[in-house]
Amino acid sequence: MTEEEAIEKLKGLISEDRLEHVLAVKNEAVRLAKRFGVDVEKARWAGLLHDCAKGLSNNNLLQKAKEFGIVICDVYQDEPALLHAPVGAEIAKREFGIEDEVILKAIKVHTLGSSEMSTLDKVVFLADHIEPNRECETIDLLRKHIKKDTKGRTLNDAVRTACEDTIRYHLDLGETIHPQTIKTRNSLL
Ligand SMILES: Nc1ncnc2c1ncn2[C@@H]1O[C@H](COP(=O)(O)OP(=O)(O)O)[C@@H](O)[C@H]1O
Repeated sequence: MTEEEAIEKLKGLISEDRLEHVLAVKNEAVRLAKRFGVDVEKARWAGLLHDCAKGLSNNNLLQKAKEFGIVICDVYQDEPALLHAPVGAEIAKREFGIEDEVILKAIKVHTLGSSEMSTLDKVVFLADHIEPNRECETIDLLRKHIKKDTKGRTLNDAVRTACEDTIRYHLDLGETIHPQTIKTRNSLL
C-alpha cells in the first residue's frame, strides 16, 4: 500500500481533525527520526497509522480487543479509549498490511509507552505530544529537550517529561491513571 492509499483509507476511519493531527505526527516523527538517527520510513508509517483505531467507539474498541486477544486490564475496562493504541497496531497489521513488528510496536506503545522503548517508539511517542497543533503546559520544555546537543539523554528526558505531564493532567482531574505511564516514566529516570 502506498502512503496516498493509506491516507485515503484513513479518511474512512477517522475524522478530518484527527487526520490533520495524524499527518502532523507523521511529519514530526520524520523530523525526529532524522534528528535521532532512526529509520525515517518506519517513523513515517508508525506516525501515519498510530491513531488508525481512534475513530472506534468504546464498545467497538473492547470488542476488537477481545477479538485480537489483547488482555483487557481494569484500567482499559474503565477507559476503553486507551485501547486505540494496541487495537490500532492490530488494524495496521490486518488492514494496512504492515508486517514490520518494529513499526507495529511503536503504534502499540504510543499512548502509554513501555519500560523497554526503542528509539523509534520514543520518536513516535514524542511526535504525538509535540506536533505543532498540540498544546500542553510543558510543550516548550518538551520542544527544548530535543534541541539540546546530547542526543540520547534528551530524547529520554523529553519522553519522561511527557509521561509526567500525562500523570499530572489526570491527577489534577481526579481521573484514573494507567500505571504503565508511571512505569515508563520510572524507566527513564
Ligand atoms: N496513563 C494514562 N492514564 C489514563 N489516561 C491516559 C493515560 N495516558 C493517556 N491517557 C489518555 O488517553 C487518551 C489518548 O491518549 P493519546 O494517545 O496520547 O492521545 P491521542 O490519541 O489524542 O493522540 C487521552 O485522552 C489521554 O489523556
